[in-house]
Amino acid sequence: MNTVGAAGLWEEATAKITGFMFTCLMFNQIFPDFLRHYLESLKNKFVLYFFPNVEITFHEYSGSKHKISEAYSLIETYLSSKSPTHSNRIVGELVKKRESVVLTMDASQEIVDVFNGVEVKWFLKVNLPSSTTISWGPSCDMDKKCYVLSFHCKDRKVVTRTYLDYVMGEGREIAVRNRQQRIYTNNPSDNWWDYKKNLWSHAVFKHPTTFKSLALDSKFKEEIIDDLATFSKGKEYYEKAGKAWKRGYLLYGPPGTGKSTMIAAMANYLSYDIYDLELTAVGDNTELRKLASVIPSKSIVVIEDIDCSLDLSGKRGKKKESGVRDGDPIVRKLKEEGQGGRESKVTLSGLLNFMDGLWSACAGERIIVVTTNHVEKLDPALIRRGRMDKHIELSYCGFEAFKILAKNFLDIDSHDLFGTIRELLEQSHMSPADVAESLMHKTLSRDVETCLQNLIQALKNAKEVETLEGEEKGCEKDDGNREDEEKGCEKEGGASEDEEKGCKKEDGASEDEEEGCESEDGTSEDEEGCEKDDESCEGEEGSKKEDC
Ligand SMILES: Nc1ncnc2c1ncn2[C@@H]1O[C@H](COP(=O)(O)OP(=O)(O)OP(=O)(O)O)[C@@H](O)[C@H]1O
Ligand SMILES: [Mg+2]
Repeated sequence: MNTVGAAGLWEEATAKITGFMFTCLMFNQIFPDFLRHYLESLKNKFVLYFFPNVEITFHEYSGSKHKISEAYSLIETYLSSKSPTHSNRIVGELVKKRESVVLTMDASQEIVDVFNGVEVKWFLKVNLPSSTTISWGPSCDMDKKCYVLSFHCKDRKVVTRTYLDYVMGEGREIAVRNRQQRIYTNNPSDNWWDYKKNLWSHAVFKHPTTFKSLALDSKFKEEIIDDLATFSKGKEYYEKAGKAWKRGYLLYGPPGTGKSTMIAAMANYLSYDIYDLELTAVGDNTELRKLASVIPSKSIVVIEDIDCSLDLSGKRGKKKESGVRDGDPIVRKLKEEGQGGRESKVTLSGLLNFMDGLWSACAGERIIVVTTNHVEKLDPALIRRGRMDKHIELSYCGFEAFKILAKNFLDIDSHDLFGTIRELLEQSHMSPADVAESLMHKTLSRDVETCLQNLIQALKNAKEVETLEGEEKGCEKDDGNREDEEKGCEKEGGASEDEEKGCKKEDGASEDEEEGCESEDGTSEDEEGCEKDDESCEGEEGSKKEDC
């Protein structure tokens, strides 16, 4: 009986399965494709009607098991800016640069975000081993973490086409802002193998200077800030114009006028890293190219005191016998002591390519800043627009710059002595560095009056020295005064050798040419009495060397 019953059940089941398969076959054959698709979409609509939410999952690890997915970390960074106000479980994290705690969502918590009127929900899912988990939230296949983005199906277009791009972009911006800034310097290539191919070594960059504390004329400051902002937001513009996304700044002026300080302010304003290129440590042009190729975007490449680094005033590709200027007393001393190290074979042409050649465009959003005390010594090719797009002259302290320093150091906006200081500043030349030094509190009593009196005294001294110097030369300080030039006077900040020789400092001085004076290079030949240096006369067209 039992055997008969079991056989009957088996037969019945077989008949049902066969019937179902037959129906499916008939369905596929009878209903044409378009009808089947229609029914399929009807089914989807039916499902969406009752379950209208769409979910997108971003796994922590996708592809490589060792590298966190970029999308995941950008979402994480983006969500760190959205405080999970309604959550009862929040994770606190110390962000180094901000030195404050940032609150983010904990596992299984939700953050609601609104974008252009569209509401979306973010959910952090952490998968525990499946045996111990009862999951009521959205599912996440991997045994790691994932973010699940949930939104209404009607907003699919907005979310997938605009919102996700926005999240990634914001994530990047926040990451840059939160990142600890670094300052890099190039390792001598002898050590490259030792540094495991680390061409650059770095330290944390923490400089307090901002454009606010920089003592500069406010209009001038605004202009520079504007220029930097336009550059940093100019990705599309540069692409459209077919130009590599980089910009060169030439900062020039007497010592202590704030060139290095401005670089710090620029880096802080843009949150870029600084790559301080020490040219004398670079062996040759190939090494220079290698160094250029690894500098990432969002960086400021700095070449300080470029006129002192190498002999870059000569003809492209040609150098004087020594790669390093003999006029540099430190280099000369090192050479004497046999510590001058290997000679750099970097040429002007190599440097021009570093700044402006194809290798310079390896990564976009790059700024190059060159500083010098003697702009007139540089080869015109080095500072032409396109290479050095913006030339910024930093000069002696004016009254407006003084007021900023007074605010920085003494926290005052006005004082009875300001009038006297204004007059003295107009009559003498003092760098902001010297003014700052006079204004600094030297005692714990922090007496404002004493500091201002210190400055007044320093300004009087400077004025006196300048007057004495003027009298000694028997000439007036007035710029461009031909009589003075003939008497052998030079404009302020000039080389003393030239003064002694009676050589005129600026371009195209025909008298000098006749006298055989060479351009003020600070080289020993100059000192020996206006010897004409043939090689230096081979300079590029328009180069000062041609004027000798
Ligand atoms: N414009 C400025 N605003 C605020 N501080 C300044 C300014 N210029 C100079 N200083 C102060 O003077 C000091 C020297 O300035 P900085 O090193 O920037 O001068 P520099 O132009 O780079 O000089 P050098 O040509 O000798 O390299 C800095 O510590 C800074 O505090
Ligand atoms: Mg400097």
